[in-house]
Amino acid sequence: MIRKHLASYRYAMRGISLAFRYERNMVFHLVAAVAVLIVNCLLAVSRTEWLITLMLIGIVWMAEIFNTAIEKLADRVTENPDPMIGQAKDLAAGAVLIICIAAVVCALIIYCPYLS
Ligand SMILES: Nc1ncnc2c1ncn2[C@@H]1O[C@H](COP(=O)(O)OP(=O)(O)OP(=O)(O)O)[C@@H](O)[C@H]1O
Repeated sequence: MIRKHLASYRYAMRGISLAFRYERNMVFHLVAAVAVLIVNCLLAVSRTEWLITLMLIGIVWMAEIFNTAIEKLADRVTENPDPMIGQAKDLAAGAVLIICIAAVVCALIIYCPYLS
């Protein structure tokens, strides 16, 4: 029982490393996340602002990993041009874009008052 539970953590960690291998945007998200952590420290943002930025980092990474999973599944269905596969991939990419835009807007709202 516990061994199975621990194995599922191992599989999940493998999923994260696969995302870094297959999805070049993951490196960008990693750099952005580190930059956010550094800026948070430099500006000494509040506890609530830390919570918001950490949650947004998690949601962006989650969306990107789901996007990569959908791309993998779609490529397994067919790598030939197919309108439904194209739409599925575009939808998944759209989900990532939405949360990235939201994260940038939240970052501006949080950081601008410290800089003005
Ligand atoms: N089999 C297909 N049939 C039709 N359109 C496709 C197909 N595969 C990819 N596309 C189109 O090309 C776009 C890019 O697909 P691709 O699999 O190369 O993702 P990507 O460039 O790696 O995306 P990301 O940057 O999110 O990783 C898709 O969003 C889709 O519009």
